[in-house]
Amino acid sequence: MSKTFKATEVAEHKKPDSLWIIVEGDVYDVTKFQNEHPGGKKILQRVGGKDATAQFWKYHNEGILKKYKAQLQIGSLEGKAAPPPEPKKEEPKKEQLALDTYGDLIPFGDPAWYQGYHSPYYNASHAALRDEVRAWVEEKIEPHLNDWEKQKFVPVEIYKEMGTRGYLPGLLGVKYPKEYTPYRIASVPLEKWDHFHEFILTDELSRTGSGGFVWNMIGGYSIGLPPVMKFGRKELKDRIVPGMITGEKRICLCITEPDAGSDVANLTCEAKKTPDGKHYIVNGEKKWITNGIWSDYFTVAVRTGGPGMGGVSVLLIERGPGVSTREMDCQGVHGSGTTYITFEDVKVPVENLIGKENAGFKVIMTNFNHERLGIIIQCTRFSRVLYEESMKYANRRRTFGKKLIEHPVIRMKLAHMARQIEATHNWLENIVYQGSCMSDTEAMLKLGGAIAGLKAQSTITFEFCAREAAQIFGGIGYTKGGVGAKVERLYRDVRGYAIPAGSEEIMLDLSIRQSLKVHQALGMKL
Ligand code: HEM
Repeated sequence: MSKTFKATEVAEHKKPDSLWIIVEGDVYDVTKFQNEHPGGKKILQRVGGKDATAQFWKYHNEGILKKYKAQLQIGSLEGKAAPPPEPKKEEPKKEQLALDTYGDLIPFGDPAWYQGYHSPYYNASHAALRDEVRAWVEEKIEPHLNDWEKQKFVPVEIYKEMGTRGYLPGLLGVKYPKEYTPYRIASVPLEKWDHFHEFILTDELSRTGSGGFVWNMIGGYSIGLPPVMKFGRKELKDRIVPGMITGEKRICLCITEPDAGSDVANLTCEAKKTPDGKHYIVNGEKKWITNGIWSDYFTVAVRTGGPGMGGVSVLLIERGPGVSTREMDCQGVHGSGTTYITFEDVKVPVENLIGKENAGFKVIMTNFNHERLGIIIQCTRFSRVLYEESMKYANRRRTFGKKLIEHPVIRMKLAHMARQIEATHNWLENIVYQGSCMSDTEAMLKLGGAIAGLKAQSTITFEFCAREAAQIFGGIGYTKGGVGAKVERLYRDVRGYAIPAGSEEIMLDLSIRQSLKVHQALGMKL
């Protein structure tokens, strides 16, 4: 925006028939917009011709300014400080990177390594990916989230961009499968791709503070495709993986049934082999399946044998005759496409078996660790978003003649949020590091208990932060849209995280049972 105005020039446009305002040194012509302004036209007229920056931030978040800038900004105020030139960046050495600062620098508002603290885990390629994803999210996604939440949808072009930006292949908990996609991630050489890149990608997507958005992007894909990648036949992978990895086709994971959730061993969806041994005939129902409604492929846990886990297999089912999907209306994670699915006499070639027949347990359990880690990353960032929003609001809002942050009771809430977020994040980094040093099987056995405990820790922290943020925001956090939009939305998303992939109760119990088994094998002395 090249046009510049003097403050005195802007001041002349203070009447309804020509109404300009200044926000952050930029000049906006709100003459036409005043009639559609959700806050009313009079409130805009009262600040006509003036600097309304302080009033603006009282009622809006950054997304709103970004969304309307192109439409309403007509120039900038003369003498508006130009943004400081980007500091000349030398290729950072690993030790230097820890001292670089990034983001808004609200204490605990980002992971410690963003804020000038040392870390053994990250290098320059991690920082580059963080910058790339954050810029994309802030520009293309943040401004539209409230609308998408309302419409319970995310445009399919955004998902496709996850493919063309090369992000989808990096979300599978495996080495970057470059053979299946022509697209590349701009900021990271693929041979350097590791578990921490996947962590950062999920973490930065979660900064949207929208479970619905994150699950739309990765909720089906990052749990439905890994079993195929790890245990599927090569011919099957060569046929179906390229379409999914580029974002053209979609997949979901179907474990839960109307009558079997955390109790996976009792699932009843059955797959019977045809007498010629060439197909399975699948009959059964699956419920609460993320992304099911628009999926082309379904990674399905089915009963091929007797009762219990020993009779369970995993099949890749393709959308076709006998597969029906119906979208469910749930409390939160809007836009994630939670679905009820029926399989009625669906004919599936035996080549679509994932892993061995009746050995689905290993496939499902290996996958659970990856799924739970994804949930932990999301919940930890959501908790940070709630904390960050609360900290910003507490420094703006005044009650009883003081800013909220000046009330000890508010600082206490923020402190309890921060200590839980940091504890969860540090444990998470340790587990991701362990996973990057172990084989899949070793990680499944050794880390399963800790990951289960950490999943519970992350959802309990998320629930705590959602409650405390809602209390700090008061009525504004109870209202959709506006300054409290993220708080209101995340509050409704909490159960969508605390229940699936193993409820808190099951997770806590498993964390001890599984860890005892592992430590017995390690030589534990009781
Ligand atoms: C570039 C200028 C502005 C734009 C594009 C704009 C846009 C909006 C939008 C989109 C909303 C609805 C928020 C939501 O539901 O998420 C809103 C609400 C509101 N705006 Fe503005 N606004 C502008 C300037 C201002 C100014 C200068 C003031 C105050 C002097 C103001 C006061 C309000 C109020 C009081 C609300 C209602 C907040 C609530 O529901 O709690 N707006 N505005």
